[in-house]
Amino acid sequence: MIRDICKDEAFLQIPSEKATIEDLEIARDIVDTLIAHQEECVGLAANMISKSKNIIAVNIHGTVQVMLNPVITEAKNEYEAEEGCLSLDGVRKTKRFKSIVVEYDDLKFRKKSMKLSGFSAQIVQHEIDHLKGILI
Ligand SMILES: CSCC[C@H](NC=O)C(=O)O
Repeated sequence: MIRDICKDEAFLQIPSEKATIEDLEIARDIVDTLIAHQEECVGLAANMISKSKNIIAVNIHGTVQVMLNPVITEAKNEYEAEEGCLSLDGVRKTKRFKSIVVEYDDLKFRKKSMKLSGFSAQIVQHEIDHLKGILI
């Protein structure tokens, strides 16, 4: 079960670092884990699988997207969401933004920017919070 792989590191803040070749192996682990648990999991942050790196993988409309060093640079239309977390029991209320722009490095270390809204934006906000040691 996915909850069994969520370690205590999910509660720790990860320092920001430049993306390196070793990040690619960690990204592979995160993607493999996400795909293996895709029935119960729509996103993972590196610290959830004990890797102290600023990396997330999110399932966006059925496609797994890896983001190295993701940063939200725009956020609009705050609302109260209800969401669950693999590291916690139950569902909780939390503030999210309906629409965001996230900047990140891709797997070829190219700077990317992606505009997201709705559930995809919610997942990215949730995973970036994990990297900051914030749980809903
Ligand atoms: C709505 S965001 C929920 C994200 C959660 N993954 C854990 O970080 C999951 O249920 O996959």
